[in-house]
Amino acid sequence: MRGLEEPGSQPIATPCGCVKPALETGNLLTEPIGFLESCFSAKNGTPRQPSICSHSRACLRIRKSIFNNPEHSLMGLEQFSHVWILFVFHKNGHLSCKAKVQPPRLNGAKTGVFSTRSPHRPNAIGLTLAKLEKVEGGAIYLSGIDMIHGTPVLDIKPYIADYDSPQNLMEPLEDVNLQNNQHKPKTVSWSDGETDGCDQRQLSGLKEPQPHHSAKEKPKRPEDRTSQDSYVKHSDTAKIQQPSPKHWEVAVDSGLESRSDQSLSVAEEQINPDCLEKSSSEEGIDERLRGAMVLQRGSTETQLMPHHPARTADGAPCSMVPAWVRKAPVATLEVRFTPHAEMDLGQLSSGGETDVGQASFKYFQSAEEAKRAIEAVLSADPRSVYRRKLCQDRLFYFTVDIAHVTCWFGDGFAEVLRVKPASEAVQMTEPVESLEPPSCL
Ligand SMILES: C[S@@+](CC[C@H](N)C(=O)[O-])C[C@H]1O[C@@H](n2cnc3c(N)ncnc32)[C@H](O)[C@@H]1O
Repeated sequence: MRGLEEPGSQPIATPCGCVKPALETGNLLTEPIGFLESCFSAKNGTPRQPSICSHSRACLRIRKSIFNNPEHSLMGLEQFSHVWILFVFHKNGHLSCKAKVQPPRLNGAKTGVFSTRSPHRPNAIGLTLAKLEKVEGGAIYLSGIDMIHGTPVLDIKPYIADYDSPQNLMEPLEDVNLQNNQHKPKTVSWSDGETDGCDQRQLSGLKEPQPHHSAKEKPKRPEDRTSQDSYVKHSDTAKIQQPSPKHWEVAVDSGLESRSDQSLSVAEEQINPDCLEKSSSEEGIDERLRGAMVLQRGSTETQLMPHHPARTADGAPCSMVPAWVRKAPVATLEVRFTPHAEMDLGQLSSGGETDVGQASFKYFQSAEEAKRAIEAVLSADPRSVYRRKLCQDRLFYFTVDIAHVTCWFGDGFAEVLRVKPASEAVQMTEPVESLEPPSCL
C-alpha cells in the first residue's frame, strides 16, 4: 500500500494561471461565511461550552460575497434542531504551538491539546453545537453558544444524532413495530443491555466494571416510557419526522457535550487507572490526570433503558471520556445577587417601549432570562486558573448583551454586586459589514 506522501508546501497554479493553494496540500484558504453577532462581547465571561448557558443567543448572516442568494444556502436547514458551527478563534492573538495546555476545568493540570476543547490550538478552529432557533432569509438565529461577537464562522453543518452521537446509533429496524408505531419491549435483561462491550472490546485487560444499577431497576414498559425514551426510537427509525422541541432537548442532553450541570447523575464506571498507563504515559498526560475514565452511558434514572443503545447494533462500544470531563476538580459555584444588583437588573428592560434613558436588552427576552444567563455563566466558574489561584479577591467583570456585570468570588460561590448598562452595547442590528475585519484573518 502506498504511504501518504508529505504534500509540497507550494501553492499550485490553476489552468487559468492564478495561484491558489490546492486542497491537496491541506492549506485551505478560508473565507468566513459570516461573522457572528453574539450576546458575548469579549472572551471574559463567555461560557466555555455551549451547554453551559442555554439562554445565550447569536445571529449569523451569510455574506453575499459567499452566495449571491444567501437564503438558498440555508434551504432545508430549518428542519434541524441543532447545528454544528465551525469558526475561528480570531481573538487568540496568534496561533498556538503548545502541545500541552491547562484547561480551566483541570485547575492547572496539563494535558495534550488534542484531548481538550482549548481555543489555543494549531489551527485555531472552534466547533460548537448550537440550538437553531430559526432561519430567516439569509440568517440563522442560535442559542446555547460560546462564541464572542465578531467571530468569523467557516461553516454550518446540521447536527444529526444518528451520525454524530455514538449513543444514538441505529438499532435494527426489527426492534420497532412500525405499523402500530409502538415499541416492542426487548427481551434483553438490564445487565445484558447495559454491561456493554465497551470495556471488554476496547479496553481489554481492564477490570471488568460491575453493573451499578440495582435489581429494582426494571426495563420500562412501553407505556411508561418518557419522551426521552421515545426520541431514541423515533430518531432511529423515522428520521423524516420532525421532532418536537422537547425531543430536541433530549437529543442534546444525551450528546457529547461536557456539562456544567453537576446535578446530572451520570452513570459511570471507574476503570482501573493502571490499565491506562501505557497510553497516558505515552501521551505525556499530567500525573494528576491519571485515573479513571468514564464510559459515557447517561444517567441511571433516565438513560438506563433497555433499548438505549449502549453499544451499536454490531456490538461496537459506546463513547468514552476521561473522568475530568464530567467530574472536574473545579466545583460548580452557588450564585447570589446582592439586593443592589437585583435592582440594577430590574432596571434593564427587555426592549420595546422603554422609559426615557432606560437601556434595553438586544438578545435576552427579559431581565429574568438575563439573570438566568448570568447565573449559568458564573456557576461554571469562568475565571482563568491564574485568577482562581492568585487573584481570588479581585473583582471580576464581564458583559453579556447590554449588561455589564461586576462580581466577586468566595469559597464555593460567586456574588453579583452590580449590573450596569454596558457603555458599548452589542448591537444585534448592527450592519454586518461593520464587524468584518479589513482583509485577512
Ligand atoms: C473553550 S472554547 C470552546 C469552543 C468550542 N465549543 C469548541 O469546543 O471548539 C470557548 C471559549 O473560547 C473563547 N472564545 C469564544 N469565541 C472566541 C473567539 N472568536 N476568539 C477567541 N476566543 C474565543 C471564549 O473565552 C470561550 O469561553
